[in-house]
Amino acid sequence: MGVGKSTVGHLLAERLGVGYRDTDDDIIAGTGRSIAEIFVDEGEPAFRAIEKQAVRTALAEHGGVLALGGGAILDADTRALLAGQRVVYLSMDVEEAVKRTGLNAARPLLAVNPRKQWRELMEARRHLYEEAATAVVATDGRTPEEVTRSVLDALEMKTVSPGGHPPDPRPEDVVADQVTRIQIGGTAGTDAYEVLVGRQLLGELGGLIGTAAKRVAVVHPEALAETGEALRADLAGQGYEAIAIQVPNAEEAKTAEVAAYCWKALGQSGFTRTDVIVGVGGGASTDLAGFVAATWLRGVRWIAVPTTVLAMVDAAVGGKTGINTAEGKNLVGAFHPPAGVLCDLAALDSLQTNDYVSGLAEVIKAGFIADPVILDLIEADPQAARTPAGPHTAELIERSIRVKADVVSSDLKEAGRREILNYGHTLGHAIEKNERYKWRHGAAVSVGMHFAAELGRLAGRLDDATADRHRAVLEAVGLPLHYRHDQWPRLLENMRIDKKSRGDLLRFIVLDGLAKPTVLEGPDPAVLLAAYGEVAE
Ligand SMILES: NC(=O)c1ccc[n+]([C@@H]2O[C@H](COP(=O)([O-])OP(=O)(O)OC[C@H]3O[C@@H](n4cnc5c(N)ncnc54)[C@H](O)[C@@H]3O)[C@@H](O)[C@H]2O)c1
Ligand SMILES: O=C(O)C(=O)C[C@@H](O)[C@H](O)[C@H](O)COP(=O)(O)O
Repeated sequence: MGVGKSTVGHLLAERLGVGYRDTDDDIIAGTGRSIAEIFVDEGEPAFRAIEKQAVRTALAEHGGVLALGGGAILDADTRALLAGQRVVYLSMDVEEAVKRTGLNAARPLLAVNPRKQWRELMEARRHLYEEAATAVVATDGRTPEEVTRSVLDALEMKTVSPGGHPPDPRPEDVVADQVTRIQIGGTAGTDAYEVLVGRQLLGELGGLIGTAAKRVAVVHPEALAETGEALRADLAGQGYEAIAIQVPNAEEAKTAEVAAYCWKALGQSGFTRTDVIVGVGGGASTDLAGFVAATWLRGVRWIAVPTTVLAMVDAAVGGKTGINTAEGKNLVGAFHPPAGVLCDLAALDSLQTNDYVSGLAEVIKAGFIADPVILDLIEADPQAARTPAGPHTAELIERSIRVKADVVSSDLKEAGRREILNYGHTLGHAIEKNERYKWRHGAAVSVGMHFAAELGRLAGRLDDATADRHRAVLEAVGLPLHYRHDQWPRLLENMRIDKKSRGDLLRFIVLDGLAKPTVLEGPDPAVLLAAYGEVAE
């Protein structure tokens, strides 16, 4: 556990030109549950039985590198299955192991008192690992690259680029040169930072973290457990004391309880003011990670690694961080800009379509409030815009980031202009709260933009063509336009605590025309109701 087997396994597979597979991933895909859930719900013996079957299937189907869970070796049948295979035991010193895994709730066997538990586990398992292993390779204090080389040497295996020459560049390496850098801030006393958009950007992380940091905490959602672990292992290989803090997926991460869990992890690892948090994931994860960074020791540096469209174009950019409370969305938070943002477009490939499309709501928002070329690009082929493989993905993301960068650089703390970024959010947040945060943020904002367009039209501000364009473009990419007709009183109540409200005065962002956002203060309640009538279903 935590030895870096997935990082080393991937490297090994790459060097050998074969595939990589992990039985833990197979179990998660096959059961639809996390390993921790199976442990908690059914206990270890039931999990081992599932695991044994997964190992058997994988060995029958797969001819490359296979990673096994740390406890697989405990099962005699599984050990028998490994006989005749080339088995590598990646070993690790106990102190190092505790540093790497002790605070990670995803590892079900190490939830409490990790040092003691680790010793006990190792006492029970070490001889089994050694008996099964064709080669034993120590990992302590070594980079994944070094470990991989030792594994290849130990197994005397040839890599795909014999003769010591570096492998031919893969297509991704060539694309890696095409990195767009967008600067934010640097005005009105704020620090400047860059948003990088491209591929294979994680090599930039070490430079952003810098040499003053001793410890790094990688905050990641459950869905990105492997990515979080790979990052952590990579940073550990660079000499940082790196821990991974796994948090729940989506809005469940944006709670005071999860923030407190992160503070505890930082406290237990001795995290100081020079240390750095890396927030990896969608907007919920980066909002939480940024908030934890803003509040720990009254503010430590953080770096955002957004992995959804929405987080790349909006959440991870601009320094708004926060969590929800029972009373409403993002009600507790801080303005705390990151030291840098790395938007690796490759991350988008694993997103579910709904999550990808949800992010388009904020892209479309940027189009309506500031950059209509965004709308033209989407309207040209809305189906293509729904996938990361679309021809304009990078351009749509970059244009949206530039809109946000321009606004927040002039008004970090939302004294005025920044409010335009809230277009569609007043009703959107009210819907999210009404749905107990089970709706995707982008879906709620889509309904909210439809409402804002109708409000603008009914208030005599917005022309019919631009108002109608909202419905057309949002619908074309598959975003929702409507919400329950009987919920207006509750939504109105929810909107009263919106951050744009002043006393009892409701305030909305509407358009005076395409790319002409403005504030509508205290609209006539009858106009509000009529606008909702257009949205209600
Ligand atoms: N701070 C801001 O300025 C700002 C701006 C816009 C939105 N937000 C916030 O962002 C949040 C919404 O963000 P979101 O739409 O990214 O949703 P999300 O963070 O909830 O992510 C959606 C789901 O995708 C998973 N995921 C993330 N990356 C993945 C990947 N590459 N592959 C597979 N799964 C992945 C997540 O774990 C989650 O389950 C909301 O809380 C919203 O309030 C903040
Ligand atoms: O960055 C901003 O400012 C925004 O308003 C961007 C919004 O898209 C985002 O959802 C933000 O979190 C909403 O902020 P809030 O202050 O209304 O919570």
